[in-house]
Amino acid sequence: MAYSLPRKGILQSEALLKYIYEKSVYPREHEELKNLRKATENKYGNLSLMSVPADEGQFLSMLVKMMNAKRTIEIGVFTGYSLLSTALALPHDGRITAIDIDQEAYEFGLPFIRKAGVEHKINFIHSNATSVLSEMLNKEQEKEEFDMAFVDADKHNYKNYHEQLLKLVKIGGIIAYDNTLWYGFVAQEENAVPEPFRDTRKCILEMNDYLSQDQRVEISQVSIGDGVTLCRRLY
Ligand SMILES: C[S@@+](CC[C@H](N)C(=O)[O-])C[C@H]1O[C@@H](n2cnc3c(N)ncnc32)[C@H](O)[C@@H]1O
Repeated sequence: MAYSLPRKGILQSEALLKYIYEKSVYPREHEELKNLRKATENKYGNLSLMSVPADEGQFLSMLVKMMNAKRTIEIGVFTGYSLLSTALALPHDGRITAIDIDQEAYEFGLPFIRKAGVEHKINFIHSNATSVLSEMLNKEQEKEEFDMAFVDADKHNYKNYHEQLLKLVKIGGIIAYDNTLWYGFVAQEENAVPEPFRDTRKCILEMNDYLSQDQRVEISQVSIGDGVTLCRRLY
């Protein structure tokens, strides 16, 4: 089936999205975030759509600051747009553990992180996130505790990440899941969805059902970018 690549920011018209970017996002975007965004677009073409869009980066940054977060974890780094947004927002002694199976993409973004002066806040782990989280959970002593987690990786593992992160993020902390609107396909019938997007749509639908029933967290599904669901751990 022929289809045009969907865009993020599904609830806004093109014109409104352009207005938001031009009025309140691009003028305030950190220089190295801008450079990273453009370099990622040049190198990765359509794949650069994997990066969180700039308004979402701005939102994550605000969230980190409002929470006074000091220790955060990110699953799914790619070239590091969300990582750099978070690292810039953390205080000088803040730390972010960043996990990705793709070392090359992280290294592509690293010069921008260095230039922004925040490399010291980042602990990049080149590995499968499920195993890294399992190892963290197996540590009896010195178990890590995070104020916030941002998950933007393999969608079929979101439920597993949720169970693991609920034990690693402190009570009152936030776990944020990206792509929970999946380009708007969550609200469409399966046969109207281009074939390559169907499997992931199913995972996201299951995750959204799961979260809507999960009494351990309160949730807010924010229609920014491709949809971000914030889960605040209650107990
Ligand atoms: C959508 S991209 C992340 C985009 C990133 N947040 C940004 O703003 O640029 C998803 C990333 O998840 C990584 N990934 C997929 N499965 C993974 C896994 N099991 N463990 C760790 N990383 C994984 C991919 O390598 C990819 O870089």
